[in-house]
Amino acid sequence: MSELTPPATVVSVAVDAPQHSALRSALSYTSDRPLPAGTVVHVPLGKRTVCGVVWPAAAGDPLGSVPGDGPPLELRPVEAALSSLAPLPHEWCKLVQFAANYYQRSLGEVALSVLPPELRKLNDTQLAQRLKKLQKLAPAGGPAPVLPELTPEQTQALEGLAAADAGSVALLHGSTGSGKTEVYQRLVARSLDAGRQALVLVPEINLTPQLEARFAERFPDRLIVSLHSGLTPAQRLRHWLAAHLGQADIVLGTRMAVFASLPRLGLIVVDEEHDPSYKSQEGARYSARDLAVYRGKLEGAQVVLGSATPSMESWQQAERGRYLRLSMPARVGGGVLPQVRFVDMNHVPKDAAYNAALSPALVAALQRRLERGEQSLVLLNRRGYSPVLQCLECGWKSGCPHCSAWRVFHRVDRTLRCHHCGYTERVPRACPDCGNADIQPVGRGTERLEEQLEHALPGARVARIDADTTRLKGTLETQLASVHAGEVDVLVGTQMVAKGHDFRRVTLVAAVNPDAALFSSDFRAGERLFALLMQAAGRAGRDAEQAARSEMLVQTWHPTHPLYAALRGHDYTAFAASTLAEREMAAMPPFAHQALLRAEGRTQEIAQDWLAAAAGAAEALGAADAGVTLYPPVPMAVARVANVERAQMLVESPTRPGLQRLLAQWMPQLHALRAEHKGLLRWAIDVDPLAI
Ligand SMILES: Nc1ncnc2c1ncn2[C@@H]1O[C@H](COP(=O)(O)OP(=O)(O)OP(=O)(O)O)[C@@H](O)[C@H]1O
Ligand SMILES: [Zn+2]
Repeated sequence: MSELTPPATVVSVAVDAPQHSALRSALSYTSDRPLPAGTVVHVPLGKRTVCGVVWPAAAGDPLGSVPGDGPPLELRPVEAALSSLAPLPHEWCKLVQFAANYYQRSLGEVALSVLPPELRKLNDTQLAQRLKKLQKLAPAGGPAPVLPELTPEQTQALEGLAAADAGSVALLHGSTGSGKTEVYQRLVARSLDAGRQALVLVPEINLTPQLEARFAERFPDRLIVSLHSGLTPAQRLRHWLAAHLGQADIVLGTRMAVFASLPRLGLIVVDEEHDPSYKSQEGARYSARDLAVYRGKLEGAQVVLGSATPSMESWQQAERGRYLRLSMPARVGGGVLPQVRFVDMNHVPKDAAYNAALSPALVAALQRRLERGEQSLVLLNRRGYSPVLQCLECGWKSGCPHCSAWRVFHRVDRTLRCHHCGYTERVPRACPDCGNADIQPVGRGTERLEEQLEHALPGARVARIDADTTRLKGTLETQLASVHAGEVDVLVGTQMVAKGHDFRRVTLVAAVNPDAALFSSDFRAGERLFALLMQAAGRAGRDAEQAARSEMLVQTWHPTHPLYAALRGHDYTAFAASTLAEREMAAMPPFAHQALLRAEGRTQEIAQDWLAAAAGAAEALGAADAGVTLYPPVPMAVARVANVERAQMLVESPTRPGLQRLLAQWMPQLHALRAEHKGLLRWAIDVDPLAI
């Protein structure tokens, strides 16, 4: 019998192993039949069975170092293969490999974490059944779309894009309401006509339904699927499979979709490319925008990054001529951008009504909209009723017992909630320290603002949209629909309402208290604030008829700040020029490249000691000679979360390859170093961190 068994082949498999196992590359297994690279398999790992992907053999692969002719005895066999699934494309493997290397994570971790979780649970028979059901997926259907006549700017942008090479990157700098989506759709049409698939990325899951509707209307005969975290596991698998099998022509999704398996990818659009949500904040902390650029080159797909306020990184690439820049400064239909006015809070009487949250000028502006039957949008980037409760007698404050942060007062359910660890308690009747009954909210969040607006504008229909009001599935859609239907006069919300929505009746946008970001220790805070306010301004006057009456009102204590001067002129270019000049002077990104090493321990000392030891290891590797700077370890802005102390250390290099070389040598040492520091709970590296 045994003579008849064909000799087992050795396959390299990227396995789903936890990050702390320090396993960076693929492992070798045996298989009694050849398995093509990209096959999803189940393999033994220690005492468990885990999912894996058969990895293409590459130069320097550990496979090459297997001694002797036959496989060594200790190799274990692949347990099962999902043979009914077409193998993942070679380019997909390359993308994953790149991401794992660049973001310093294990190959298997990245490979498996970007596959639909449901896929890992199925055996081949179950999978075959799912695949059969896939045939039911069909285009939405509907009447043939009526295409609007392109504006001259749209025409020009599309001509520029048509002339660009495959794999090239274009930055579409288009004002809010300039019709970027129309440009995307024409590009998608071109890609589909060429027989290829299109991938369209959006930053926020709450923007996908709106976008899906617009694409379904434009492409009634094409199968469109979405990929984001709001799908059920079954839906996500179905959509992923449709993309993988080439059945879906268009994939719309959030950052995770950049890893979708697309056998004939021709176009990647990254809408609102500047948005921080493209950067993952857990696991492999990848930037979907940056991976999109890499993927475009890899697969010869055109990449279009669109924004009214591009990131400094992308703008800089355009300045250097690496990205093709296309501009659409005008609004469709001759609409103008709202006039920006500032309310100097230094001149608002302290005893003004409503606790000075709402200046008389703002209330008057809101009142005018009410009288004219127009809508207003009031922005405050802080949810809850008040960020802290305080005892007026003894000074007690509603701190979180587990974090170095205040607990936020939520009036709706009368709770104190920690936004860091989630610890929630009912609001105490009296001060827990001195028993005084007079405990007061200090400061304000959206809940309180909503209440204050209701007081200031009797009879107005005030609605609030933030992470608290939209927790239940479908509530955001309902809320947005009522805004679109004109059932709301004043919409209060966090940044959630500032982005992307095509509100037609809004003529006033107000920022209640945006100043804090002007003085943040994070050098990107100004860039983020400018983008947010430009986006918010872009929600007003989208209907050309009302555009002339549209305005944005900013309440500020610093009305002469240069950021606000650029905002007044809707002048992104000036803002970008001065910001880039400052960054260059200070040798900060995009003129330097950073990584952030984070450590968590029982105490700050443990966390910082480990970072110091890590710094020592980096110096021993010649960091200084390579021009790489290691800054001293510091506690994180919120140092303690859920009773864990957190510290970080910034690593900076004038060049990307210099940083990458150091990180690659450093990582194995960090895994080893962990064992010597007992109280260390976790550590992680964030390459190209966005928040510092
Ligand atoms: N060529 C056109 N003719 C007529 N209407 C158009 C044209 N192009 C776009 N529109 C309409 O103009 C409005 C604004 O377009 P769109 O939402 O694409 O702008 P945008 O550039 O994506 O703005 P934002 O950055 O604010 O999301 C939409 O209602 C869209 O249908
Ligand atoms: Zn907490």
